[in-house]
Amino acid sequence: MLRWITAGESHGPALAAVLEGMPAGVEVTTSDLTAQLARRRLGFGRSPRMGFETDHVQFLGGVRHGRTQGGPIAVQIENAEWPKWEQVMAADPVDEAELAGLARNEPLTRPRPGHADLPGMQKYGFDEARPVLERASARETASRTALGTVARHFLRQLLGAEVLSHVVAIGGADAPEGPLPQPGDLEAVDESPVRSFSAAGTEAMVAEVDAVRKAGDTVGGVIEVLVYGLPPGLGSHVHWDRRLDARLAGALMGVQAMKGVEVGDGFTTARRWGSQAHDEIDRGTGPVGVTRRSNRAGGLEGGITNGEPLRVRIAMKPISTVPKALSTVDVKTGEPAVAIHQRSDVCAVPRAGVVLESVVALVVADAALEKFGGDSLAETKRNAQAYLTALEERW
Ligand SMILES: Cc1cc2nc3c(=O)[nH]c(=O)nc-3n(C[C@H](O)[C@H](O)[C@H](O)COP(=O)(O)O)c2cc1C
Ligand SMILES: C=C(O[C@@H]1CC(C(=O)O)=C[C@@H](OP(=O)(O)O)[C@H]1O)C(=O)O
Repeated sequence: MLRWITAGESHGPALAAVLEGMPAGVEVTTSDLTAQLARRRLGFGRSPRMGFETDHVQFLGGVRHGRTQGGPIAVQIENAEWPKWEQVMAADPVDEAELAGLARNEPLTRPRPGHADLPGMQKYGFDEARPVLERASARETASRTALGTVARHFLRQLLGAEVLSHVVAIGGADAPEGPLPQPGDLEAVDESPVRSFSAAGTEAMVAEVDAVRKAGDTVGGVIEVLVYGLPPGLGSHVHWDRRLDARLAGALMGVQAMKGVEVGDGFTTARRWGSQAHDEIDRGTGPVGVTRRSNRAGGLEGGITNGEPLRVRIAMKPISTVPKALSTVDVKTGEPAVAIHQRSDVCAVPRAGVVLESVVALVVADAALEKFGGDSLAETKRNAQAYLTALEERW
């Protein structure tokens, strides 16, 4: 079983994260993590912080000489601005008079609609939003991106599987229907300022973000994550919490601002007749002797991978820190007010794609380990190979 846990505040000294259950022998380096963290910082509409944040990442345990050791993998990602925030975020009691002089320590009493500010203050008994927003912030997604990189490498080395994503809509701008990006196309996707595989889509989405920014507004969108190279048999139909679709949806909805998950054609399937909704099976030359005429199911039937590419779409809501003032109530005075505004993304859809890829990699790696077991990559690989050979012989 793979488990992952993260800790740290957006403006604290560093983020920390632990991945437990990864077999020994997976090749992964600090620069692999750095590369994925750099992808996560890109994208048209990103916040000013993404321009100077360096995401200096370090393994604190679990990896030696470029290989996992079988123990928990611990990572730390430093906050580039820590000296500026040290007083505000100090773990130990500070001199109140000194702190009062720091502009950033003004109590944040005007909660933002759509952010965790108000329900977080109500639930945890805070008079201001700082302690809530520090942890609710999607800064945390850097941790999951780092851990997901280890999972991504595991899947590649175990099965030759590749995880990628592309943006299919930002606000009202959609990429026209077209061929899906293949593993070799990821660089081309990353070169698009909005991480869209479609040139027409890129143009429309860039114009949308521009218009939104000029209007002092924010915008969300839809991201598609794809995994190529998975065998049939990951996940299970036998129990709700073993279905891979359910596990993916839960983990993806666990990313800040994600409000919907579709597997395969998702909501469109609900409007089709059955004869147009499923993927008919033919005798063929695929890895297990069958092929599909389509992949409307997104590679999952009964919560089990069926050997077709895994395909999930995720809806991200517009950023809640809207520059154009949104109405709220000042919880200190009880009077109507305008919500807090501090530097923020206008559109984080392109960079969220990298986070979602990482989350999918973690969930699928967990399902692969459940299926094949093993304490070393070599053992897991032997087990996977024996299963695939048996499948080929049977089919
Ligand atoms: C990559 C990424 C970047 C984000 N950047 C911001 C941001 O700059 N400002 C903001 O208000 N929300 C941002 N969010 C969304 C908030 O973190 C999120 O809306 C908030 O934690 C409340 O959670 P909920 O939207 O899931 O209800 C971002 C989300 C992601 C995934
Ligand atoms: C820091 C990141 O994203 C942040 C997510 C975020 C939010 O409210 O979710 C608010 C902003 O934080 P800050 O006020 O520090 O600029 C974003 O920059 C990051 O992705 O690394």
